[in-house]
Amino acid sequence: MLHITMIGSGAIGVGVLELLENDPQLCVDAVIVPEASQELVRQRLAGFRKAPAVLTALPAEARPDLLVECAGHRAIEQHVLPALARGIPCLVVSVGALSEPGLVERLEAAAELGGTRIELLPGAIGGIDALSAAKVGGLESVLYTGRKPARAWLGTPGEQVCDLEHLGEATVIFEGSAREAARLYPKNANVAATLSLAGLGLDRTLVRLIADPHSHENVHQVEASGAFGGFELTLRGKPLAANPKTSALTVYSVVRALGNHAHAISI
Ligand SMILES: NC(=O)C1=CN([C@@H]2O[C@H](COP(=O)(O)OP(=O)(O)OC[C@H]3O[C@@H](n4cnc5c(N)ncnc54)[C@H](OP(=O)(O)O)[C@@H]3O)[C@@H](O)[C@H]2O)C=CC1
Ligand SMILES: O=C([O-])CC(=O)C(=O)O
Repeated sequence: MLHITMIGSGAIGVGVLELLENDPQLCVDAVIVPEASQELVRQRLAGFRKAPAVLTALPAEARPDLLVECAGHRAIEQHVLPALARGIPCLVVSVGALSEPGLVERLEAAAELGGTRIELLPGAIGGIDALSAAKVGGLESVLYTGRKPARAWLGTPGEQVCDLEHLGEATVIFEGSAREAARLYPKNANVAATLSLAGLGLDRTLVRLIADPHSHENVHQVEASGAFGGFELTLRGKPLAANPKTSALTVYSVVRALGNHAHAISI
């Protein structure tokens, strides 16, 4: 049985807990959330058969087998860095945070200090294995196109490009490097950052973001070419009801990764 501590208990966290309820090999003993939402989360999780403890930080004596982050960018600084330095293996879903200059190096240093590893999860996107393998032979180009329902871009600089509430047709709201996409659209930067880290890096990975009033899905497209040949991927992700900015595949990606740590065969 693997003992897991989870950071965050929002759309992804609760989705993961629901799927792990009856898993005999994986047990989430505790969730870490901000103090202000501790009581609400306790109530939210009270109905679970294996309700985890709700904490605001990892206790000094705690030694979970795995720490899985499903929270947000600040949680990496607050909880993941210190846990790595203490030797606790970490799985991270807020990969967009790693576009902040210097954070990758700090995570590497903390993991080396603790003699452990950090695993970046594919989340809402697929094909990361192929892209990262293709990089070994040499990549020439990677273009990522992210298409979401127009309203999913409310609260982003997309609001200055077009009237998202009354959009008649699909509109490109951003074109540029993954680095610039992460700066301007930090809450939608996970897929672009993951593709960049696996492939050509933040400056050479090209990103196009589209607001589509006719779409009810988060559509991720990747076109890559290099010495290996080429691939085109279209992933039509169903949004989570609890947070339409997040694709359901992200929850399954976390469950898959945790299962791979517990089961005899990993795939
Ligand atoms: N890699 C990928 O493909 C994807 C990654 N993501 C990323 O996953 C993360 C979670 O997404 P989602 O579940 O939809 O988000 P939600 O907003 O639904 O949930 C986030 C949860 O994390 C908690 N939280 C926020 N900051 C901290 C912190 N510093 N320490 C502890 N807990 C914290 C929140 O608490 P409170 O309510 O109090 O703020 C809440 O419980 C986001 O960073 C998102 O960008 C999302 C989709 C795809
Ligand atoms: O589709 C998703 O779940 C999230 C997404 O686009 C991103 O964060 O890059």
